[in-house]
Amino acid sequence: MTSPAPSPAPPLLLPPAARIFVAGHRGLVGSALTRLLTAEGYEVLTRTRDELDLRDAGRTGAFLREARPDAVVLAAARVGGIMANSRHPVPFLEDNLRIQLSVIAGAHAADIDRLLFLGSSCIYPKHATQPITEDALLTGALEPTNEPYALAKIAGITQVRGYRRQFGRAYISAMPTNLYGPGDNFDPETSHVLPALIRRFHEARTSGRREVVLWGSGTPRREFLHSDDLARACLLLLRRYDGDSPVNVGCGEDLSIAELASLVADATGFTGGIGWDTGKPDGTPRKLLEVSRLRALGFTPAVPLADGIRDTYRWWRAQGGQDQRAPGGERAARIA
Ligand SMILES: NC(=O)C1=CN([C@@H]2O[C@H](COP(=O)(O)OP(=O)(O)OC[C@H]3O[C@@H](n4cnc5c(N)ncnc54)[C@H](OP(=O)(O)O)[C@@H]3O)[C@@H](O)[C@H]2O)C=CC1
Ligand SMILES: C[C@H]1O[C@H](OP(=O)(O)OP(=O)(O)OC[C@H]2O[C@@H](n3cnc4c(=O)[nH]c(N)nc43)[C@H](O)[C@@H]2O)[C@@H](O)[C@@H](O)C1=O
Repeated sequence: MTSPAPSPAPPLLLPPAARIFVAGHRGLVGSALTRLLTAEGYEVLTRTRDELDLRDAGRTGAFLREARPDAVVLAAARVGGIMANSRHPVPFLEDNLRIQLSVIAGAHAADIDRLLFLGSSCIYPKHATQPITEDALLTGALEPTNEPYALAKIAGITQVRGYRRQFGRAYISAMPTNLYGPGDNFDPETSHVLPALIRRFHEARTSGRREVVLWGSGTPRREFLHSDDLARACLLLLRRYDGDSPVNVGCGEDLSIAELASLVADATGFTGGIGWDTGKPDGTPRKLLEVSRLRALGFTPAVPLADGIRDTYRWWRAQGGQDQRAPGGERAARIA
């Protein structure tokens, strides 16, 4: 008796050796994606912000028409932690809307048929049922600290769906959980919690301080995914996914900020006490993503959190322990 032939692998939606424009290639996500795509044999096209401000729809459209990549990954955005979002609602709304309009509409006008848009888990309602499924979108009120950013991202999802429905474009959206890794923003005021804690604990240890004061109550729960895992998920989606719904990208596990603080303290060698400034916002109480859709495509995260924190800490120290992407605080100033 002959055994049944194995079912053929589904066709790839991204041709081998495709030319891919990674918008935001110097950022946390864009740099991880650029490393992976290059290693996988793709040709990666890039433009720095100084070469091409993506808020400029005319210049962005002209670039896309001339370069005509096979695919676009939109990893450029105004991104920041809870404090940057709360203090600067206007650029978090307007820059992101403008970048999305330029890049997504520009890709369609240039007849580019494949695009991946990156949203964020903060698009879901503040009190969504956990873990959060993709269909929780637009079912409740948003977390006020990041409502402008979340609304811009929701507009991006709607724009992507619009090009699918009206023009048949193979444009898709991914919703990553909180990310971290080499290339992150370590500015204490504008960064996300994980790089902020690395820096706070490192500086306390090296200056001999016995206490570090962190923001909020320490009780909110967050899920963290290493940027290299996110890059692998993005490539999988580009190769295999062509659906109308956004796809959640996470590791499926979360922890409290107080638990995260213990892990970061261990990784940095800080042995003092931790205080909590409850005058600072907690943000959303929990945002654990439901990731069965991504797992069904074959994704499993590879970087355990404790290893990823150590790896990120090592990277940051090797860079000199500052926010390296824009010496002199230029990058932090741009975020704020
Ligand atoms: N970090 C996180 O925890 C999460 C991120 N995401 C999403 O992932 C994507 C990437 O985020 P991340 O890598 O963390 O962000 P970063 O801030 O690390 O990188 C953003 C990139 O976008 C570029 N950029 C911003 N504005 C412009 C502009 N006007 N013109 C040209 N380039 C611009 C920046 O350029 P420059 O280097 O010059 O500043 C930078 O390279 C975003 O869409 C974000 O919403 C989603 C969930 C969580
Ligand atoms: C990715 C995601 O990122 C943001 O949402 P957030 O998850 O709330 O962001 P965060 O990483 O800044 O904080 C997580 C938690 O950690 C606590 N916390 C303690 N101490 C520090 C600290 O020193 N810095 C920071 N930033 N937070 C601290 C902080 O109070 C909060 O309870 C949005 O931009 C949103 O738009 C978005 O998409």
